[in-house]
Amino acid sequence: MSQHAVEANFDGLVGPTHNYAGLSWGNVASKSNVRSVSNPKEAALQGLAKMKRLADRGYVQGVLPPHERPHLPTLRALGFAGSDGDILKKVAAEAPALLAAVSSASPMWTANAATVSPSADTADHRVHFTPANLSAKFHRSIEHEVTGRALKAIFTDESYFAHHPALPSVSHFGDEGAANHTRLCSGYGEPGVELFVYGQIAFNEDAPAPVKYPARQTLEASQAIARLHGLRDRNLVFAQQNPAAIDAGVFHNDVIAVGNGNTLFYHELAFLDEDRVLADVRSRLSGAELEAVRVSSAEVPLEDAVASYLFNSQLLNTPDGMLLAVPGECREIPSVSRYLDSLVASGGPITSVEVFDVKQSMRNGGGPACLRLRVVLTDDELKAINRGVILTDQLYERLTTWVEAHYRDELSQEDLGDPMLLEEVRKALDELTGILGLGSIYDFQL
Ligand SMILES: NCCC[C@H](NC(=O)CCC(=O)O)C(=O)O
Repeated sequence: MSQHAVEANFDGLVGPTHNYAGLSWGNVASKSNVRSVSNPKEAALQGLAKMKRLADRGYVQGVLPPHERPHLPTLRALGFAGSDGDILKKVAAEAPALLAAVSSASPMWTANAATVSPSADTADHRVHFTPANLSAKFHRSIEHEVTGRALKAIFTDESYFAHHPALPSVSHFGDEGAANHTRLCSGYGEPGVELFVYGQIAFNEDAPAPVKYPARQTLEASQAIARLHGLRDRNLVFAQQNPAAIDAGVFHNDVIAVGNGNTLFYHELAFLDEDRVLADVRSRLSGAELEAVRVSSAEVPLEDAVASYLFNSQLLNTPDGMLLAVPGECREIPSVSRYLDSLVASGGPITSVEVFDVKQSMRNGGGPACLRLRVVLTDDELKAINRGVILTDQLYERLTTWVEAHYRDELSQEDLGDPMLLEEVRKALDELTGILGLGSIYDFQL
């Protein structure tokens, strides 16, 4: 028995320490903007403006909070001791790379926060959440604990929501969350096909794998999540990402493909075995025909797809088709801009394109799709969540005022050891959990 359901988007609010530290080998933008001066205030306001525009269009829009950074508990676990001020001074002098890693505002990219399976797909008919261990990058591997707390503070009712801990934090179970997970369905409330895309098989050294950049997601991790979430074979497809795409800078599948409803929008170099992926999805999708919108290299070369983040767009239902919410960079690259015009004119499922400016995040390799976690919720489930995080006009105003009050408009690597910054962050976050009605989720609050 299916129920009416909607897709809610939970965007990561950009944290006050947003900076460019070049932490992500394999992510071209992160490496090429290393040590530029960031503007955390602008970054947060750009994110909020995106959320507001989508909320104004009637989409259910939620907010996930930033994390405490620099993360002193991690530094203490690594042997730094003394007062917070002593530790910051010492780590800034002795291990600036470590300071940068524990200062990243990377939790903003909530497509990596967790994998979420809607209740229509799971064996116990609850919505299942598994925070991603993000074990491929140290600065991201410290996210999952607080992410889990935030998700539990929002999706509280255990009769509707099931929360799993992150998978073991080792490369064999490297998991990057929803960025490597797309759900196709005839309607959000109907059982869907969950497409898990992995970069590498950990326990088979002979299997194809990228040679230059790391594969961050393993098949074994994807399979473990499918088991934990109680997904059955008829809801499930595992597909290997094309290793050549990873080596060209496609560090997550959501840099080269996005799905919504019955539509999969992807580049021809996205998958290792494109025909099998499409056949597997087609044979499992019920109640609708798969619409495969395939972009060829002749139309958009792979490097233009990576530079523009064409596929890191949000694909959203509209009353008369689907909207592709693209980053501004897509209109700056001629092949991509031309392609977008032809896409809308083609009479296919994607009927409109809108541009969103998220440049501050883009310079670290995060487009519109990286900034949101999709959670399909039935009407009853939506009623059961902690409503304090749903973006209304009032919440938008409050958060904008909060950002204006607490965020700096310039941050360089040298600023990360400033003890004032830590104080500003904690003050801001303490106020934020009050605004969002989350209770205590940060280590400094516990
Ligand atoms: N889904 C988009 C994730 C982008 C993220 N970038 C970063 O962490 C870069 C941070 C820095 O370099 O300062 C990553 O690669 O995981």
